[in-house]
Amino acid sequence: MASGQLSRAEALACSGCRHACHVMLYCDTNTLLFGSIPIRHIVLPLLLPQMQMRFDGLLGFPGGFVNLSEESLEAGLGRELLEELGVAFQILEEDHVDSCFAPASSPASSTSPRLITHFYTKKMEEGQIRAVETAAVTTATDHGQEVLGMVRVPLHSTKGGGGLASFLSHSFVGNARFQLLHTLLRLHLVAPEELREALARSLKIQARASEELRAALARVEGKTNLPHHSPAHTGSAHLWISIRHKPKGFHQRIDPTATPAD
Ligand SMILES: O=c1[nH]cnc2c1ncn2[C@@H]1O[C@H](COP(=O)(O)OP(=O)(O)O)[C@@H](O)[C@H]1O
Repeated sequence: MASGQLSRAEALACSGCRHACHVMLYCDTNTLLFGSIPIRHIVLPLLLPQMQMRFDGLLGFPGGFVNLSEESLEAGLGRELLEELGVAFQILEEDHVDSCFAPASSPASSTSPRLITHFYTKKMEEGQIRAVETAAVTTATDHGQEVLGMVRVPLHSTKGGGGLASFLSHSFVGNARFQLLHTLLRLHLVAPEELREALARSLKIQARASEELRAALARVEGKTNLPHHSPAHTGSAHLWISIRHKPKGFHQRIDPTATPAD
């Protein structure tokens, strides 16, 4: 068993531990991206694989803390999914994949008692996944608060090295990236060689992102020495960010105050 991993029985026997459950929803699809690239599987980690963008800016799967004195792992996960996705799910014990101690870097693991994360996967029909995506932005009580939006995990690779590699280079909560990688392999959604290549590209993407962040920081630090913008412009939002799936972005930055040097 990998380090930190526990059997379900061992995890449940840890009376002093906190427990959190998360699920990856996914389905097969015949849809083609731009009419040519096979999307193959839609994964909802919240996922999606579908995942979700959380309130803290990290990617994670839908789910949350479960109180074992009041509910089972699966009932607690179902309750969290209703809040986050706006859909009542019946999560079964057979959907359980693994349990493990949260890594020290997890938001909740620095505080005692220790946190155990339980991971589940659930295969659905494409129509059901689409209904979840709709409910997540219409009826889910957590939308716009704890959850900022559902995200489909791109499993394809584009010629420029984007797709899965770009997705994996984002920041994930706790061991969510490991859960995603492990599941992609276990369910044969991505071949090991493809995953190895995507991870190698992700490292290069991250190195480029570090350089861009350093340059952005230097620019912002330089600006803090300049006179302030006029009050009419402070606090207004000029930046739209879209997670792109097209070779050319279709959301434009529109800033009426921008000078060519901005
Ligand atoms: O997708 C995930 N995979 C693994 N661990 C996660 C994931 N999302 C959150 N966690 C961990 O579980 C803890 C509780 O999860 P979450 O923040 O979803 O709970 P909540 O919705 O009940 O507030 C988090 O503090 C984090 O350490």
